[in-house]
Amino acid sequence: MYAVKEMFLTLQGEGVNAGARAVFVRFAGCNLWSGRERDRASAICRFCDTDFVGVDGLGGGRFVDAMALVAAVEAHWGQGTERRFVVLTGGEPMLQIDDPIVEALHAAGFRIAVETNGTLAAHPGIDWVCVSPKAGSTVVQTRGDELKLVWPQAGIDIDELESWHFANRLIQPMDNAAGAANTEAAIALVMDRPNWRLSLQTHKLLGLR
Ligand SMILES: C[S@@+](CC[C@H](N)C(=O)[O-])C[C@H]1O[C@@H](n2cnc3c(N)ncnc32)[C@H](O)[C@@H]1O
Ligand SMILES: Nc1nc2[nH]cc(C(=O)O)c2c(=O)[nH]1
Ligand code: SF4
Ligand SMILES: [Mg+2]
Repeated sequence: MYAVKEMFLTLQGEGVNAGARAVFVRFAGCNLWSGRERDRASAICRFCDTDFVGVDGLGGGRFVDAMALVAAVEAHWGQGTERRFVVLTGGEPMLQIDDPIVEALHAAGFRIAVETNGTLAAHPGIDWVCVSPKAGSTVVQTRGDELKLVWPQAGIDIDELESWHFANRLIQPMDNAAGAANTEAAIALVMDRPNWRLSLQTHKLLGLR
């Protein structure tokens, strides 16, 4: 049984794959925050922009097995088997991703990306691993395709992150009341460190989901 908050077809808004057509599966639940506002100030991750509590969102629900989940992903993709692309996110998707999900998505022809906080090992079958580290957590997934650091975050050692093994390093401005200043700080960091690139949440700029 898998608990999914919502499922939707959109464009990947963030990171190296920004602009790609993708089905998003937002798994319910996270290990760094309960998702309840009253717990936010005491959570490990306090800046989350996402509601991942429950299974009541559009396209969400409880899926009895991987076949049921993948049937829903295929229905959201619609016609065509070319360039099938699914982004597994949450919440923390690695709490629920298992062999049957990865095998069934691959059998249906999907390239699989994951958005994870890196505190749990990513499933080895995933095709694109994006890790977004959170200050105060212990990251075990220190390699992958994309390291996406939300900025600014007190308590992050950028030099340490640069010793990890990622093909791409991205800085993403934190979306909060200080959004404009955060974008300035992110730009300044990239100007200072050319081995990082700017990632904008383009879906928010475009009004997409
Ligand atoms: C909601 S998280 C879900 C996946 C996973 N739990 C994680 O943190 O990577 C999806 C992405 O949004 C980023 N994110 C969350 N809140 C944000 C915010 N306020 N501003 C910018 N990015 C944010 C996360 O760092 C992560 O890269
Ligand atoms: N369009 C779109 N792109 C995204 N990239 C990462 C997202 C996420 O919440 O994990 C996200 C999202 O929620 N929407
Ligand atoms: S780890 Fe990801 S889903 Fe969990 S609270 Fe932080 S940003 Fe949100
Ligand atoms: Mg999001």
